[in-house]
Amino acid sequence: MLEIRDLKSGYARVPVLNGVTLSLGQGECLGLLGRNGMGKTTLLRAIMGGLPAWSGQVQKAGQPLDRLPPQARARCGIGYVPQGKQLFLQLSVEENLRMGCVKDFGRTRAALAETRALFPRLERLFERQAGMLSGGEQQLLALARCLCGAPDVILLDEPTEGIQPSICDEILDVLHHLRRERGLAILLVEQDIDFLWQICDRVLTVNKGRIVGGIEPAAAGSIEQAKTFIGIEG
Ligand SMILES: Nc1ncnc2c1ncn2[C@@H]1O[C@H](COP(=O)(O)OP(=O)(O)OP(=O)(O)O)[C@@H](O)[C@H]1O
Repeated sequence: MLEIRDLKSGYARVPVLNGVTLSLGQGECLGLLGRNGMGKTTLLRAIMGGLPAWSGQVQKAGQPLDRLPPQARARCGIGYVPQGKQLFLQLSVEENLRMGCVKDFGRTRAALAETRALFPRLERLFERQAGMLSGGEQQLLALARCLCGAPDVILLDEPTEGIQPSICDEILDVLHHLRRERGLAILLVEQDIDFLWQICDRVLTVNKGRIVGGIEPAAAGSIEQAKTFIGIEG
């Protein structure tokens, strides 16, 4: 579904990604775990095309995306929910969702109906200005807006940051549902190990812009291994 080979990138002349290789299959959820500043957000930006790759390849279903700008990558079925959400805070919830349909406005009605079904908490907030939502509601909206583009791969950057457990559970429910029903593939950057362990098939460890290992959440002792890796006492 998504293949990244030896991807290198950075800011100005400072290297951040030092050759990342990974693959994500249909319906798979792959976690990326690492300490602050190790390049996880940079990797998602480079996959999405918001940051130019210096070398390496990004392919989706065998198609090279390297020369495509972010909007074209979105049209190829990649959705991105950046850290900080990047909502239009002056616009209503519904208007934000409509913006998420920009790839195909003909889908708007169906996408809004889907959002109502998947995110009951947002349904009663459709008329509200996005800037007036709580942080957790904004996170749900950011995810819902991304899904309005009908992606088959999504890149999620720290969806649980600063939000309450009940909303984390709602996000998990939606992600599980979409994997099961639509084969959605998910690349998830997250510091919350419990959250990662509830959804990921595999977790890759990231250090200094490289994938340095992998942890199987189903394996005995894996949580302790993860905590040791990011420097939390087990
Ligand atoms: N816009 C930018 N300009 C210059 N350097 C940047 C920029 N964004 C990030 N960096 C640097 O790139 C490195 C990797 O940052 P990145 O945000 O990818 O890390 P991260 O693993 O996602 O960390 P965090 O968990 O803190 O978000 C850091 O040293 C950071 O300071």
